[in-house]
Amino acid sequence: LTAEMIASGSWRKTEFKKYNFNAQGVPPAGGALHPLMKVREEFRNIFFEMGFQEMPTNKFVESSFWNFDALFVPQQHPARDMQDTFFIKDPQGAGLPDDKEYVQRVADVHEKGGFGSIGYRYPYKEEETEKLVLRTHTTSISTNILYKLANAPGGFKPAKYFSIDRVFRNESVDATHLAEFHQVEGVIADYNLTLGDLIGFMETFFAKMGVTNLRFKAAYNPYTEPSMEIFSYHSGLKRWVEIGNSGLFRPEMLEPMGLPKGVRVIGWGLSLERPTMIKYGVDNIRELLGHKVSL
Ligand SMILES: COC[C@@H]1[C@H](c2ccc(C#Cc3ccccc3)cc2)[C@@H]2CN(C(=O)Nc3ccc(OC4CC4)cc3)C[C@@H](O)[C@@H](O)CN12
Repeated sequence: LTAEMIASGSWRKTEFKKYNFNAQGVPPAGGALHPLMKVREEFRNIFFEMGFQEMPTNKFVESSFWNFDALFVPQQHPARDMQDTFFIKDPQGAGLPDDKEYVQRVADVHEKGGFGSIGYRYPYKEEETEKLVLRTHTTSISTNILYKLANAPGGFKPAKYFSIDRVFRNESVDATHLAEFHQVEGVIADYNLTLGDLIGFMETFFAKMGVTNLRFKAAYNPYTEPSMEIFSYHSGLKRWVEIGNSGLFRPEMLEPMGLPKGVRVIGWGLSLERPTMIKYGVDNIRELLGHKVSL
């Protein structure tokens, strides 16, 4: 049956065979996992075999409280302005967490410090903490998980958690930077963890991806002290490549949650795009994401 037959009316005099409703469709050419999703599965398997649980990251919109304030990121920090963060216009705010005492402890540690910290000594504003953002890191989820660990029925128990999901930064895009990327993050909460445990764990974790001979460089994050950038010598690129960032979460973040004294939390993160681009020899991140990225 063709358009011409319909237009000319010749279909009226034509004998058609009966429509076979049981006919199988044309088998689609096999689908394939996107390279990012293949590398994500590799990371997930490494975390699972190392005894980690996956965090629930199905929450792109986050309050500034969980994305910044609870992590001891001061309200005037440059990462919190429009040049770096996507703020939600409607609804603008989400209200405060139910645990008002916790919010007050966070406000106090920003304003006055405590337990040896001198804090930031600025007036903490609740309207700032209520602002909704597209999460700039999955560390907002880690923070919420640590808070729940600290307040679990039966008390704190050591735990290992990971997450791999999209995060959003209001940055100018170029060949290797997008306004969003996938962050891979791990946290370990236990008594008396040290920087040595963090370094040793990073060596074990990255060795499972064939990356050895790491170097650690002192760095700064508002929520971890000490912090370290992690480097590995890339024999193909013939240079040291930054492969991640890490640190011990600060007491100004952990104490207000109510974690028992002596509990330390180590955390680290990297992106999914960088290792995927290296593994698949992709130079321009647009090749990875195809039509989706337009300038
Ligand atoms: C705005 O940029 C953030 C992103 C992303 C990143 C950085 C830091 C964290 C973090 C964290 C953190 C720290 C402390 C506690 C909890 C989380 C997460 C992602 C990568 C982190 N980086 C990164 O992924 N680099 C990388 C990773 C793996 C790799 O190959 C694999 C080993 C085989 C090659 C490269 C380093 C740089 O690419 C950096 O320029 C870009 N970074």
